[in-house]
Amino acid sequence: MQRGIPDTIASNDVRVTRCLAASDTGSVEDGERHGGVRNGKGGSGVDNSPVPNRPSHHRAKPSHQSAAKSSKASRWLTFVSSNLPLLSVPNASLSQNVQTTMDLESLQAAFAGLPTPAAVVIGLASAIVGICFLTYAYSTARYHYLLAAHASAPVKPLSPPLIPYIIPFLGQARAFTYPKPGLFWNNLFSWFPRSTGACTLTLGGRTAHVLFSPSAIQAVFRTKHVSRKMGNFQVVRGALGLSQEEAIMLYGHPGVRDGDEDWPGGFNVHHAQERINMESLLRTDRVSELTERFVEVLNGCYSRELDGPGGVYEGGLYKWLRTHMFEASVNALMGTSLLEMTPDLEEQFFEFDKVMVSLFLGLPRIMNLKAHRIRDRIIDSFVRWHERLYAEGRHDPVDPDDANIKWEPVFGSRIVRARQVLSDKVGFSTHARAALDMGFMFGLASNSIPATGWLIMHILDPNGDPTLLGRLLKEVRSVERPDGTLDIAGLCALPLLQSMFHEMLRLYTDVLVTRDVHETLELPTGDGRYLRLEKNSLVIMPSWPGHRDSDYWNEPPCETFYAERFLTTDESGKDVFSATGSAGKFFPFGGGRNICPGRLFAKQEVLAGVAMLLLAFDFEALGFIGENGEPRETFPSLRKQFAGSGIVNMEGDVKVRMRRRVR
Ligand code: HEM
Repeated sequence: MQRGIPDTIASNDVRVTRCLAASDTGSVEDGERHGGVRNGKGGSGVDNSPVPNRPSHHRAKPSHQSAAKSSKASRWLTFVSSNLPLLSVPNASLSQNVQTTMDLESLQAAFAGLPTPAAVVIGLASAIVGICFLTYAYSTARYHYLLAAHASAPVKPLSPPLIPYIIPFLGQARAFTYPKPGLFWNNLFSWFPRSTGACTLTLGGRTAHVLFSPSAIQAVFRTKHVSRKMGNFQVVRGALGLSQEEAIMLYGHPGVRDGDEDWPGGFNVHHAQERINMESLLRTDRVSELTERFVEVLNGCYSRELDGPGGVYEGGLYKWLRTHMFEASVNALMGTSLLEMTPDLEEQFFEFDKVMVSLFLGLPRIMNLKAHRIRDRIIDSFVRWHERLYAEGRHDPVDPDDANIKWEPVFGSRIVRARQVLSDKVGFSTHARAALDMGFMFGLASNSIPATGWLIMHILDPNGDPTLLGRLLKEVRSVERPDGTLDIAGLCALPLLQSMFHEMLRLYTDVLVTRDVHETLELPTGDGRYLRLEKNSLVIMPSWPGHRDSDYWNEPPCETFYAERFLTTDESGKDVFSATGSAGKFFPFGGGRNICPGRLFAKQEVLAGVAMLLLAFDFEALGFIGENGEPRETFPSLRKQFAGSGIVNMEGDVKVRMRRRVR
């Protein structure tokens, strides 16, 4: 709590904490570097050790630098050799000799009796085991030290405890990237005291603070000293495959803080893109335009499938719905030309959806070949689309602000047309345009479609509340106009439907909201303590721990889908929707300045998709099925996915027989 503390004290404090932060990396190399400097300065260490029979040329110290080097090498070899007996090296006295003399030559002589490759392998293995042991010992000691500090009602803001780890650099990366939603958090909280409000992870060389404290999360969403620049940069580089140069054209140099960039001509491309998002996705009239088109196309899909004689569908409901939702949302936002030129776009997209997060993690191509191939395939489809539009002279977008043209077939909605105009202005290559269009499609389709699927699954769940469908239909019919269309604003305000939408988002959202910290932050934990996040650090706010906090969402237990969870009654006894009190515990769309700009459209799209389905069809649930249509006993489960994949996809489906509803 630096507030009110004189500058000098505050800056002293910063210095002390900075030292701590420097060792945050847990790097063994750091410790060695300091040791090396001490040895060099004091002239002690290798050269001053009382070694008998040392060859005379070793006594002459050529320079501090080489002394330090030889000291480092000797210490490494000592470390390696000290582990040799553990690995059954034949001559046990050998390693002892090496330890006492710290002499490179005698070490070489000692190793001379061993087959060289074996010695090298054993030496390396021992070094690795030793380094891992030291890393674990150091990070464990540091963890307990900070945990004790947190427990002792500190007056000073503290860094989150660093979770112990074994393998330097890698840290918790392996466990964190295990593809099972929620597993990492469940394991962590089985031993880590969540009351701390935060922890620090080491993820493949990067240190990331993780916040669970709702107060701290809200504080991050409120502050202006954070941005999502690095996260965005990594998405376009890692997941979308943009070149470094074009990623810089879009987001600026990765090392330069968001807002400080010296953009050519003063034109900040990223901020221009944010303005387009706000103009097109947050203005009520513009969102209504998108929903209108979406509803029209979806209605068309439903009629095409099930109108006419014998119009009965029997099969997996989500499979069926996914195809139509994909067509309707891509058509509404991106026009029809892309869908016409790429008939298997849906299949390509959902293949990409499965591997997108693994690409985001930035593994080299050779280690993630399949994912790269899947991405290349869909990007090629987008490239071909752009090339064909160029070849046919149709590539100039219709003015996004044209009062009369809300939608047109080539680029679709105003937002996608405005994005094309921006790409022209910046001069992006065809590949970059393709990658960015694909990124937009990902935002559009990867969350809303599974969200609609989960909602409809719970409504039709044969083992669920048998009164639910009837109550919901009654509600939805109250916003149906005489011509059969829906009043979308009214739909989005229905209490039970809203409560179910939020409950679905609570249970199935798995997002990692990330921010770069641009100024040192002191965040309240809500119990009188403050957490300190250093300038230039990375902070992650995972939705899973808050959305499934059993202390908060406890009636009924947090794993249960409870349609009425977000319902309360007003003074007149009427049901009303309420999410009061859930701030910082429930944030499916992120928060603050970078909150999802598509959230209004997403809600309209999901609720309209569900309502239209319920009004148009009669369903007979025939039981659950697996991925290949085989019967299964249980409700669809969470598909294996990396943490942070957004709305989790479902594994399994419900088999239905559906036909047009007769009224
Ligand atoms: C249930 C559906 C959806 C969920 C759960 C969701 C969730 C999110 C989240 C968590 C973020 C990051 C926010 C942050 O960092 O604070 C985000 C960003 C974004 N979303 Fe959504 N989203 C959904 C639907 C949509 C739709 C339908 C669109 C497009 C029409 C969309 C467009 C975007 C875009 C463009 C961004 C990036 C904004 C930026 O770079 O600043 N999203 N979304």
